[in-house]
Amino acid sequence: MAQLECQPPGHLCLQLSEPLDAPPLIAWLANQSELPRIYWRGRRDGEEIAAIGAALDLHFDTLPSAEELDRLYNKYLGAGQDTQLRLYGGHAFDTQQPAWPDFGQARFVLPRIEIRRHGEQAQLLLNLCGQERPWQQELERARTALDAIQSAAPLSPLGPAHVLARQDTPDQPRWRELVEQITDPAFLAATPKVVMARETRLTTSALPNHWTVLHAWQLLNPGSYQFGFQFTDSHSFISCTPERLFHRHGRELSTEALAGTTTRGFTEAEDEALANALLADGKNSNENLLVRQLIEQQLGPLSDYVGSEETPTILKLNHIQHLHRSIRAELKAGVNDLQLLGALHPTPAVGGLPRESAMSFIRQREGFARGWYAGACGYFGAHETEFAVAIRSARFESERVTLYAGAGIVAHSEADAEWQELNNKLTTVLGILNGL
Ligand SMILES: C=C(O[C@H]1C=CC=C(C(=O)O)[C@@H]1O)C(=O)O
Ligand SMILES: [Mg+2]
Repeated sequence: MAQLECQPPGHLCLQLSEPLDAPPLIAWLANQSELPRIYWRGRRDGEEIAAIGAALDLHFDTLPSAEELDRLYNKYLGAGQDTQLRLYGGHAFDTQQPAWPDFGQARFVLPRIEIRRHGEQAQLLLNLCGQERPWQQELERARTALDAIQSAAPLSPLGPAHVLARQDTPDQPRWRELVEQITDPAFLAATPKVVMARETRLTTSALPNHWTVLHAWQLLNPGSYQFGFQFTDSHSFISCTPERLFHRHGRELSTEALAGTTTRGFTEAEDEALANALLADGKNSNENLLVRQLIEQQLGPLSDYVGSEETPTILKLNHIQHLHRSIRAELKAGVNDLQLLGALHPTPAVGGLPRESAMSFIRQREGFARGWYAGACGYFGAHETEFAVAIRSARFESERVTLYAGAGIVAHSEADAEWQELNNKLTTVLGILNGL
C-alpha cells in the first residue's frame, strides 16, 4: 500500500484501498486472530464483506439520536457522499432489557481491515482513525494489523454435535398461556399483534465453530442475508435472516413487510399448494398487513413518496416460505439513518402493534432478554446504508449455543400451531448443528 504516506483529511478517519484476489471470505475470517471479526453478505449474492480489528469502536447504551449520528458522520467519516467509510454493527431488540456482555445495547465498528467483494471484484481496505493517537502511531498500528493477516485455511469440519440438553424459554405450557392472553378479544382490541419469541438453549457434545455453521447456513439459504459478529473469542452471534429492515441508496429507500409463514412441500405441486394456501389464509394475511400498515405510517412523515405492493408474494427459504411485500420510499432531503432506524425498528414482524404496548407485553412476560436477536444489524455509510432484522439467528458462547425464533400472534392464532411454526423456523439450523 504505497499510499500509506498520504495526508490526513479534515475529518478523523480515512481509508486506503487496493484491488485484491479475494480468498473465500468466511474461511479467511475464521483464520484471523484480530478481534472483532465481522462478516456480512447481502441477499441474493449481494456484496460480501469480511472485516477484522477496529480503527474505531463505538458503544452506546441507547440508540444515539439523529443529531448524534450527524455529529458522528461529520466528525469521523466526513459528511460528503464520496466517502466509502462504513460503520458495521448492530443494536439490541429492546434497549430497556439487560444487554448481552460484549455486544451491549448498540455497538458500531469502523474495522481496521475490510475485504469487500462484489462479484469478481474485490478490494482490501485499510481504515485509519486519528482520534486517540497521533497519525504516526495510527499508521504503525495499521501496518502491524496488515502484517498479522493470515491466509484463508479450510474451515473446521461440521461433526455431528449431538444435542445433550435443550431448554426452551418460554416452555410450551407457558407459551400456551401467553398466546391465550394475547388472543383474548379484549386484549386484541387494543393490541392486535404481538410477536412472541422463544429462546432455545442447547448443550451439545461438541460445539461446532460458528463460522462453519454460518457457511453451511449460507449454502442452504443463499437468498437470505448472512452475517456474524464476534467481539471476543468466546462469544459470537450469527444470523441467516431473510428480512431486510431497510436499504438506503441516497434518498431511495427499500424495505418490506415479511410476515406470515408456512412450510415447504416435498414436491413442486405440494409446495405450490402450500404457497396458495398461505396467500389465501386470513390469519397470515393479517400478520403481513399489520406490518405493511405500520411501516407505511412510520415512513410517511419522512418521505415525499411511499408505496407498497398491494398483494403479497411468496418468499421461499430452505424449509419455510413467507408472505412478502416490497415497500419503497423517496426520502425527504436531510432524513438520516437514525431517523429511519427509529421509525422502522422494531417492525410488527418482530415487535407488534401498537409498538409500545406490544413491547411492554414482551418485556414483562416473554421471560428472557432478546439481546441482539430481532435487533437491527448492518452498516451505516454516507451514501448507502443497509440493515437486516436479526432473526434466524444463533448466539455462541464457550459451552453452549442459543437459538431464537418468534411468531406473530394475532386474532385466530392457535398456540400449538404457532409453537410448531417456531420449530419450523429452527429446522435448518438444527439440522446443521446435528451435522445433517
Ligand atoms: C420473528 C421471526 O419471524 C418473523 C418474520 C417472518 C415471519 C414471521 C411470522 O410468520 O410469524 C415473524 O413475524 C423469527 O423468525 O424469529
Ligand atoms: Mg407467523
